[in-house]
Amino acid sequence: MGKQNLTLLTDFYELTMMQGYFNNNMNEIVVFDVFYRDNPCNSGYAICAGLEQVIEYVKNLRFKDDDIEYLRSLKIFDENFLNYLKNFHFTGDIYAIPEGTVVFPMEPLLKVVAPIMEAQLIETAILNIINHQSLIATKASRVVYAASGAPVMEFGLRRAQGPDAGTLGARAAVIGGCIGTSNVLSAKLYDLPALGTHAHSWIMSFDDELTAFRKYAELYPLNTTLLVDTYDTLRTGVPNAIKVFKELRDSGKMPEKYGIRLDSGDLAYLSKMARKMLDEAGFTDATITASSDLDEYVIESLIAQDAKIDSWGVGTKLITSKDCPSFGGVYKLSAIKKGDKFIPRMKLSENQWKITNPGNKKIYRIYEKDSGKVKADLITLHDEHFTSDKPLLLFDPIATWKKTYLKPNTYTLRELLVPIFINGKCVYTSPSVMEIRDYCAKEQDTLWDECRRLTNPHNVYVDLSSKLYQIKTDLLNEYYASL
Ligand SMILES: Nc1ncnc2c1ncn2[C@@H]1O[C@H](COP(=O)(O)OP(=O)(O)OP(=O)(O)O)[C@@H](O)[C@H]1O
Ligand SMILES: O=P(O)(O)OC[C@H]1O[C@H](OP(=O)(O)OP(=O)(O)O)[C@H](O)[C@@H]1O
Ligand SMILES: O=C(O)c1cccnc1
Repeated sequence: MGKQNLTLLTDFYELTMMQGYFNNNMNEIVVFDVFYRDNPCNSGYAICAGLEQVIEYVKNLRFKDDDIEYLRSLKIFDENFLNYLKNFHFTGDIYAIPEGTVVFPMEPLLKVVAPIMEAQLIETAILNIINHQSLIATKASRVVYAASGAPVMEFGLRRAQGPDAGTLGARAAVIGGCIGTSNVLSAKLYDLPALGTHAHSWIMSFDDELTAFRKYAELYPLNTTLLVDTYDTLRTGVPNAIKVFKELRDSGKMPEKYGIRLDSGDLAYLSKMARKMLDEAGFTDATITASSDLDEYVIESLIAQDAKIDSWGVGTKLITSKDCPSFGGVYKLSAIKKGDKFIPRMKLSENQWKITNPGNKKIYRIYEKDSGKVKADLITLHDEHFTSDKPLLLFDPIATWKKTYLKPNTYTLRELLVPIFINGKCVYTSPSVMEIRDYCAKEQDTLWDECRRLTNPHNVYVDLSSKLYQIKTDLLNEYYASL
């Protein structure tokens, strides 16, 4: 979090490899791609997030004296290498897809073009940051999608895997669409709305529920949300809340925003009964907030049950992405620069999905001109140039007989990777998190509903240009011919 120096936040093997490159005088420019193979949470897409923290990390890359001392104490690093580390800083290029963009498997979310020692060191921290925030942003986008327009508040800090996951997770959750967070540090650091109601302890600290409600309403006249399930939701909680709302109405002190929160029991049944009671007492604009181990599936089910819930508080299952706790982003070497040429490199696997895409690449997003919806993504070599006034033949890179032909001017193109660092200098300014949130909502609107549904979504194609496909095929053929 913040601007701390995270230079040693790396795996030991990155440093031992770095020393190996150093001792062998290997410091050619290489290309590494960050990409993932499967969308998390059964989703049809992911939301990329964490770039701002990657930028801070790279800007602050410096081995301090005590870092060097520590590395010396491990008795594995030579003095020459330690001396080199003293002046180490990032001198390369980084390209990335802006935070909040909808992304798909196999495409580079971030590309490092840098001397191999630098590119190797930063693998672990970049993956750590991008994997975590992209996971939570994706989860949040699903929860917010399920809520169908009703606001979702992020309530997970107490059950997050530590302070960083709680704080950066809240940032990512807001990027994914939450309206704000109960996490005050995250709200301060990233300028997010700090939101909340009150706990059962507030009610239990008074002799009776009614007094607790009255005191809370006195204290917070602008937004009075009363937690009604401490003792008995329908027999005492809702009736006592209504009593307090009547007192406020009779004294002309009706809060602008007011309502109740349900935190246990059958939320469909309780919300319908509570709505009826509030409406009958004339409080038709009282809001009903629900929390209680919610996720996108429970919210979808509650809406299908016609639950009368206006606002959602979601904690544990969002901040931990409980049903899918990892994102799976990887960092793979894809090219080595020799002279002014990038020589493609490829990792082989028995599993065709695990064979990497070689070369220095870029990505075009293809939109249908009429609908503005995403048609497919096309990964190309970095020096290929496509324009939408030409016909475009897309083919599935695994099942190559599956083809789509796009007529000229029926589609539009957008390059996804933008420059972030050039020659070690940051050339990108991150938008505010709330701006990224707005952008992310628009991004999700470029997907058909079929790609957004929570289960068995339709997958968007990520294709390769003919040239890139040919390079990949040639490398495979060369390798098998050499066996
Ligand atoms: N009508 C409903 N349909 C589907 N799921 C629901 C419905 N109402 C509540 N749930 C979910 O069912 C689960 C209820 O869990 P559980 O019975 O452990 O908790 P609870 O009712 O909150 O009780 P307590 O907190 O008092 O132990 C929660 O995940 C909640 O979100
Ligand atoms: O259910 P989640 O999605 O994780 O949402 C956050 C939960 O945290 C609070 O409970 P907790 O029991 O910690 O405290 P409380 O006494 O304030 O209810 C809150 O009441 C929610 O139930
Ligand atoms: O403000 C709330 O209602 C809240 C905050 C954190 C966790 N659960 C609820």
